[in-house]
Amino acid sequence: MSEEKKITSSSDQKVNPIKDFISGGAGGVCAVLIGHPLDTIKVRLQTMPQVTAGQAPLYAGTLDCATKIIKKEGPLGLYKGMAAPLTGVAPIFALSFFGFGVGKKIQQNNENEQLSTSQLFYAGAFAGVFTTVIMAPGERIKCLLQIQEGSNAKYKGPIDVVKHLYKEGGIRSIFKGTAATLLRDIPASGMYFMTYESIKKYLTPADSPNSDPGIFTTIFAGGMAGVSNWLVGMPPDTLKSRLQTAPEGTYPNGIRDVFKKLRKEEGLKALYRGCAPVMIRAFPANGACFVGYEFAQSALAWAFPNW
Ligand SMILES: CC(=O)O[C@H](CC(=O)[O-])C[N+](C)(C)C
Repeated sequence: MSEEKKITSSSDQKVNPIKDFISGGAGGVCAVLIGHPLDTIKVRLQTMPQVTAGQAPLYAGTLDCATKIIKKEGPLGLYKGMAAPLTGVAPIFALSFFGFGVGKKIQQNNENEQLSTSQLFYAGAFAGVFTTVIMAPGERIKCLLQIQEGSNAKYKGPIDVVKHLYKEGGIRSIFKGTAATLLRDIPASGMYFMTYESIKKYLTPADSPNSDPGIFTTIFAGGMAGVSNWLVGMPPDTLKSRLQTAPEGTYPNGIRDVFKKLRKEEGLKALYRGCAPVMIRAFPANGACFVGYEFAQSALAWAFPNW
């Protein structure tokens, strides 16, 4: 590979966690704009009230849930709770890509060393730990806002949620679901970055100008990264959403109690409830994320060629 290729291709250029931080933030904004409506449907399906035999569930599936939300709350109902992810997701993605950069750097023996597939997984898993401190409270606020309906709304917005939670149970209540978030994000984030880097490398022809993967490869590799993230992340995510939206005291032993109750009352397949909107969102949202990320990387390489 030529020296020029090493400098200009985002996967081959030297690892720079600060550039990753900025580009990851840009990617996060793109992901929220494209993916939030489907995230709302996912949380509604995951947390809808249980039904007894013979009773119809509140939502029959993804399409039914989307139709009912639009009918009852208008199209903006799908964008409910977006202020929190928009202000939260950009820093989370920024931190996540930064953590991935650091995770790669600490495994390299020299700055030009290419990492193996499993090393890319470890770097991604490391990024999963990095983001938890803002991911866990961010998810708690987002889920509580997403499950409220129309006139029964308990919270006015993200700040109001934080105030309520703090009053109810202090900092501990705001951080409820941290272990569940780690259980989700360590393997999911490992899969995410490993999948993106592997597919991108595989599909980028060696003779492509500047080793540029091209927009279609970026969308496909990013989309598949999102899908693999959720294939492993979905079961702990369901437990997390239930724990974080349950009234105080419902699950005294945390995620273990949520799991026991779910297995007993609904069976293990309930762990994948809400899977369709997650997967439908994951592909376009993460495809958009990596387009934003790669665009920002190229812009930074152009603006600061020696950085
Ligand atoms: C939970 C989450 O934000 O996952 C990201 C993928 C997605 O669909 O939003 C992955 N990552 C946190 C690694 C950026």
